This record gives sequence, C-alpha cells and structure tokens, in this order.
Amino acid sequence: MKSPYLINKEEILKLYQPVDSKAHKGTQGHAIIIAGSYGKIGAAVLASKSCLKSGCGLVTTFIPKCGYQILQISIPEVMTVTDENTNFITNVHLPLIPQAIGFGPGIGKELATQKALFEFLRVNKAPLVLDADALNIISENISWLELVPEDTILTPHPKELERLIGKWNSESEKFQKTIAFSEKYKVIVVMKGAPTFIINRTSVYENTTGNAALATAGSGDVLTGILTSLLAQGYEPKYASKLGVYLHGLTADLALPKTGYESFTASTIIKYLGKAFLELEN
Ligand SMILES: NC(=O)C1=CN([C@@H]2O[C@H](COP(=O)(O)OP(=O)(O)OC[C@H]3O[C@@H](n4cnc5c(N)ncnc54)[C@H](O)[C@@H]3O)[C@@H](O)[C@H]2O)[C@@H](O)CC1
Ligand SMILES: Nc1ncnc2c1ncn2[C@@H]1O[C@H](COP(=O)(O)OP(=O)(O)O)[C@@H](O)[C@H]1O
Ligand SMILES: [Mg+2]
Repeated sequence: MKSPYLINKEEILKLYQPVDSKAHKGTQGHAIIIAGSYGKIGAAVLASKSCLKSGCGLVTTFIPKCGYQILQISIPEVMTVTDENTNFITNVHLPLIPQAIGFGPGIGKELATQKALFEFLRVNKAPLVLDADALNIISENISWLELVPEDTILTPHPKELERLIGKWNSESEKFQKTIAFSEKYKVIVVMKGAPTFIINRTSVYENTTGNAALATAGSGDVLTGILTSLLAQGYEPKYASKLGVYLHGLTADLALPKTGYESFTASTIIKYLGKAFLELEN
C-alpha cells in the first residue's frame, strides 16, 4: 500500500467553498436524513441537527411515527416526514428529490426496515451516505451495493467494517480488503477510528484531526449528518468525505481544552461546528 495522503488544513483549504453572499436556503441544498427507531430517535436528532449546522439550506428527516414530536420540538428548523409505522421504518416515501440523503443511524434491523432499505436503494439516484444499521443490513445482503450511486459514502466503525468485508489478520490486510471493496463497489469508505482513514479506490487518506473525546455515543451519527450536508451543498463525495471528517475531528480538538475528554458528548461536536468552520476562514 502507498503511504496515506494526510488530510490537513492545507489540503482542506484547497477544497473548502465559503458561502456566497447571494446564497439563500434554496441554493444551499436540501438534505434528507432517514434515521431512528423506538429508543433511538436520538440518532435521528443528532444526524439532523449536525446536517443543519453544517450549512445545508433545508433538512427533512424521515422517521417512524414515534419520533415526530421529539424531532419537531428538539429541532424546529428541520421538517419531518413519518413512516406509517410507529416504531421503525417500513416504507420510505419522500416528498421531494433532495440533493443528498443520509440513511442508517439508529434504524435497527427489523425485516420491514430491511425491505424498506432495499426498495429505497432500487429507486434512489441522489448522492448517498450509508451508516450504522444501513451498513449492517447491507453486510447481510452485499449485492445491494450494486444498486447504490457511484461514490456513495460508507461510514463504518471497525465492527461495521468487519461485517462488510470480513475479518482481517493484520492492519495491512484490513487496508487491502477495504481498497478491493471500494474498487469493486465504486464506493468511498470512511474507515472510522483513531485516526479515521478514507479509502477511495486505491487512494488512502489519513485524517489529522480528532481525539479520544469522540469516543462517545452518537459521534458517528453526527458525522453522517455533516457528510450528508456537505454532499447536499454540492461538494463532490471525494471532497465532502475529507472536509466532513476533518471538521468533525476539529470540533473535538477545539473543545478539548474547555470540556476535557470526559464531559465531551456528541452534542458538543454540534456545538463546536461553528468554530471549526471559522478555522477555515483564516
Ligand atoms: N442516541 C442514540 O439514538 C444512539 C443511537 N446509536 C445507534 O445505535 C445503533 C447501534 O450502533 P453501535 O455502533 O452501538 O452497535 P454495533 O453493534 O454496530 O457496534 C458496537 C460494537 O462495535 C465495537 N466498536 C465500535 N467502535 C469500535 C472501535 N472504534 N474499535 C473497535 N470496536 C469498536 C464495539 O466494541 C461493539 O462491539 C446504530 O444504529 C447507531 O446509529 C448509537 O449511535 C448511539 C447513540
Ligand atoms: N479515540 C478516538 N480518536 C479519534 N476519533 C474517535 C475516537 N473514538 C471514536 N472516534 C470517532 O468517533 C466516531 C464514532 O462513530 P460510531 O462508532 O459510529 O459512533 P455512534 O454509532 O455511537 O454514533 C467516529 O467518527 C470515530 O472516528
Ligand atoms: Mg455509528
């Protein structure tokens, strides 16, 4: 394997697009987050809030009915569409074709949710981020990856990666298998960890931001929201993935002196997104 390219500030400044002074919500992209199930509506809230707080003009969240009030009260800026089912997603019906979709945080693996994911993948053409249980479902139905748009971004943590590509015996084998997987399915794999690597076919990128404060529930759900937001704003997947992981990690680096490792939560990532973006302005 070639040595990884570093994702550092210099590289990020080459691809970051500041917001145009004539921008309005209609030019900043409409993203859809499909997430949540009974007991895990928090995942939908975190992904939706981070999506909105990363510059997306409009965010619509698709959730099972039980999440309706939670979403509307916790994030009034986000629009909500509900499934027919109360506790989990069974049939994804979207009111519009958005600029990007993030699918997976907290959805669970109910059979009806698996079918809903398959039907969605059959018809969807929008740029896509797949995370969490969407990846776990796909791991058991790997041919479904042939349905996803080219350059779909997959964001597995190490256990989800193992479910997707199988066990590895060494770090180098893990990279070899992930590269082969990225080439075979024409997808970008964000290998979350410490640090996070991005595998785009044979190219490997290593993120330089982030720290162990991110080892907390919902950190990945927030990353899904950020990546979906950047895709919706028109960043190509290869750039959205780098900018997203860089900003996500940067929030933890900026917050650490104030929060310490222990009191940092996924909501702290969202709170520090503004400061992370501002770091790119100077
Ligand atoms: N508030 C919420 O609603 C939350 C919902 N969540 C959702 O809960 C569902 C289950 O997700 P989980 O990821 O917890 O369950 P998984 O069963 O997919 O993964 C947990 C397993 O992965 C291992 N693992 C995770 N990160 C690792 C790392 N960096 N190195 C080595 N091993 C690692 C853990 O040790 C554990 O064995 C997902 O849909 C997720 O989106 C979680 O994000 C937590 C917060
Ligand atoms: N020690 C660490 N150093 C840097 N980043 C970390 C560390 N631990 C976790 N992270 C990051 O936090 C996120 C965790 O994602 P994930 O496991 O999917 O969380 P969840 O499913 O709870 O939302 C990933 O982006 C990962 O890279
Ligand atoms: Mg996760």
